[in-house]
Amino acid sequence: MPTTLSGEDRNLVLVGFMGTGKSTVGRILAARLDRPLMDMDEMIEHRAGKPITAIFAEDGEPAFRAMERELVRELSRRGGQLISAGGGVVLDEENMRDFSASGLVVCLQADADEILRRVQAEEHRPLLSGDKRRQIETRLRERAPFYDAVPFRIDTTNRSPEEVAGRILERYRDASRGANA
Ligand SMILES: Nc1ncnc2c1ncn2[C@@H]1O[C@H](COP(=O)(O)OP(=O)(O)OP(=O)(O)O)[C@@H](O)[C@H]1O
Ligand SMILES: O=C(O)C1=C[C@@H](O)[C@@H](O)[C@H](O)C1
Ligand SMILES: [Mg+2]
Repeated sequence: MPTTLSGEDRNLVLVGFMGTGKSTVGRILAARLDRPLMDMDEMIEHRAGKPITAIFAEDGEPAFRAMERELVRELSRRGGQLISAGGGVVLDEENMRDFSASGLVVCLQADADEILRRVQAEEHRPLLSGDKRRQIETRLRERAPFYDAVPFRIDTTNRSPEEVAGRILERYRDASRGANA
C-alpha cells in the first residue's frame, strides 16, 4: 500500500484512452513543473528491450499487463512523479487504487472521431490494427465505465494540449494547496 502524500509531493497521473493526449500533455506538464515525464509505455519498452507491438506479438497481452502492474506499484511508492500511463491501466482495479492513493489522477477524454483523426497515421498501437474506426468505437464503449469512474476528467476534443495542461496544473496546484492546509 503506498504512503499517502501531500502537496506537490503527490503524484500527477494522466490516464485515458489511446490518442487522448497523455504523452503530448504530459510533455507540456513536464516543462511547466520542471519534472521528468514518466511515460509508462516508453519505460516498459525500455525494460523489455522491444516495442509494445513486439511485446504483444511475442509474449502476449497478459505479459504486458503484468509488467504494467509492476510498474504502477513502483511508481505509486514514490512521490512527486509526473506519470503518463498506458491506455489500459484503468482496467486493473489495483492499479487505480494505488495511483489514486499516490496523488491526483486525471482522465483525458476525446470522442471516437477525434481519436481516429489523431491516431490515423500512427502504427504503434497493437490494439488498433485493422479497421481502426471499429476498434476505437468498440473499445471506447467497453472501457467507458472504467474511464468514467475517474473523478477528474477533461474532454480534450476541442481543446489544445496547452489548454488541457493549464487546467490540469490549476487543479493539481489547488489540490496540493488543500492538502497542505
Ligand atoms: N488536445 C489535442 N488536440 C489535438 N491533437 C492532439 C491533442 N492531444 C494530442 N493530440 C495529438 O494526438 C496524437 C496522439 O497523442 P498522444 O500520443 O499524446 O496520445 P496518448 O494518449 O499518449 O496515446 P497512447 O495511449 O497511444 O500513448 C498526437 O499526434 C498528438 O499530437
Ligand atoms: O489501451 C491499451 O490497452 C493500450 C494502450 C497503450 O498506451 C499501450 O499501453 C498498449 O498498446 C495498450
Ligand atoms: Mg502515449
